[in-house]
Amino acid sequence: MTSTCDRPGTAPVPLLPRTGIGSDVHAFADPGSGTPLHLACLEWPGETGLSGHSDGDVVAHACCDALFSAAGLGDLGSNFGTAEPRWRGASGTVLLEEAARRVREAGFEIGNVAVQLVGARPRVSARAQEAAAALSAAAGAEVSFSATTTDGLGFLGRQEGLLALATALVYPVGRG
Ligand SMILES: Nc1ccn([C@@H]2O[C@H](COP(=O)(O)O)[C@@H](O)[C@H]2O)c(=O)n1
Ligand SMILES: C[C@@]1(CO)OP(=O)(O)OP(=O)(O)OC[C@H]1O
Repeated sequence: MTSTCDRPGTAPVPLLPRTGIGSDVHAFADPGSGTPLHLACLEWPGETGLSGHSDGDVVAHACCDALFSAAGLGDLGSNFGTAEPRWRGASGTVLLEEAARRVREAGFEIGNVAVQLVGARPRVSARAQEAAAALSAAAGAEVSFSATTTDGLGFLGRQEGLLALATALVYPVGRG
């Protein structure tokens, strides 16, 4: 994998930053199951949780996906396979910390990540800054967090689950 645009007969251009994209969807668990909701590396008391092999944190997962995409390291599933017991119940914080570590281990630094939650509940605006801070702490880089709804349309409007979309910017770290 190269990050330069070397053309024959020309001087190599500086190593370029790279962008990535990620997304994740999880269905809500049965409201009677008592599954807690973990979202954006935070707990949301009194809200219905998301089902999944891990804690189902779609916001953290989308950030991981975007980071792996930017660094050319595959995606969430290829890095944190559901066949691996160590990821069962894993928190979004643990997965995002590990994703950021793998990106850095691959020779990149993280510029920033932007993630948007799409869904009607929970209402997150009152905790948006707290969420951004928790995500940023896990990534060790700036993560911006926003939210929107689908105006009642589709599976998200029917509150069957939640979607998160993310982009990431990474840049190669020069060696020596
Ligand atoms: N789960 C959500 C979704 C949205 N918000 C806030 O509501 C604002 C309006 O949402 P739209 O669907 O009209 O984009 C949005 O800007 C968010 O601040 C929220 O708190 N929780
Ligand atoms: C996160 C992993 C691993 O626990 O499982 P899930 O919690 O089901 O989440 P998903 O978005 O399906 O990504 C696959 C796996 O990497």
